[in-house]
Amino acid sequence: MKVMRKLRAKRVVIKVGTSTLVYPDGSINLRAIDQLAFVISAMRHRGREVVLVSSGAIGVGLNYMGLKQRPKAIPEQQAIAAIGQTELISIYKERFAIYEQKIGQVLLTRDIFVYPKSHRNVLNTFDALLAQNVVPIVNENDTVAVDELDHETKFGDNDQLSAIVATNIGADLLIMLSDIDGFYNGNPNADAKAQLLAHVEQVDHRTYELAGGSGSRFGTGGMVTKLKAAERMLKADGQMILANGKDPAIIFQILAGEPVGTLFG
Ligand SMILES: Nc1ncnc2c1ncn2[C@@H]1O[C@H](COP(=O)(O)OP(=O)(O)O)[C@@H](O)[C@H]1O
Ligand SMILES: N[C@@H](CCC(=O)OP(=O)(O)O)C(=O)O
Repeated sequence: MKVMRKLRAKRVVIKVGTSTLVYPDGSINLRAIDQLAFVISAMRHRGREVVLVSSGAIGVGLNYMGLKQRPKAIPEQQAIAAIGQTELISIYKERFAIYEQKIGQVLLTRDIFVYPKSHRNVLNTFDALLAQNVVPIVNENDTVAVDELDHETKFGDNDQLSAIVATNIGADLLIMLSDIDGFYNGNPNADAKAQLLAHVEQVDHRTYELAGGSGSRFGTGGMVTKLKAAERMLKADGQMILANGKDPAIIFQILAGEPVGTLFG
């Protein structure tokens, strides 16, 4: 028998990774973007407040510039992100418009939340956008965010940014969509016997021992950054669900309480 989950989900943050938005061959997954626009618009119509944290600036920028490889130099990556972000947001704008849903672009760096004045400004902006039924679409401001150490292989970290946003705006639930069905008790890339965990009540050093890096060409954080996001949500009394974003309509199942993906909390 299926055990349905009880979730609080009045204010929800949804995070989508590059692997949900860009196919392995580098082309853009317009179907996924359209589905996201549909699901989020439907959620808004049912009175939920939704913030979308979307990666994909670099992935979309590479496709736009006809590049197969991510450049190694940081400024070149930043340039690709700047190019890709405009393209990404215009695709979102077009798709959301089909469902008569307005969007607003919010580019953030994590340190903004450390300074009381900028922190307050950011929260005011979210409040004003949500009060006007606009869906904020957040990405890291890749032009200024260069605090990650390993830029050859990764750039920014929207997993943690999504949890920082969620906890600061008092979201009940963070839905993290990735290219995997949930959190396994081992890295499924390395261990064929690894099993999906339906429920993780707390995140500690033993949980981190089960997490590995990214398995895809475009993904960056792997499971460690997702666990850090979950830990942050749990500390703030929120919940996080990690699920497969290949069909974003899975969000309807999640909100209905169906036991899909991994529930943290
Ligand atoms: N314990 C684990 N459970 C699930 N996936 C894991 C685990 N350890 C490592 N991974 C890898 O993390 C990947 C998801 O992270 P990532 O590629 O950064 O995705 P995204 O682009 O969605 O942020 C999975 O596809 C999988 O290869
Ligand atoms: N800010 C960058 C990517 C950051 C990121 O966290 O990527 P991902 O691991 O695909 O969620 C971009 O939009 O390309």
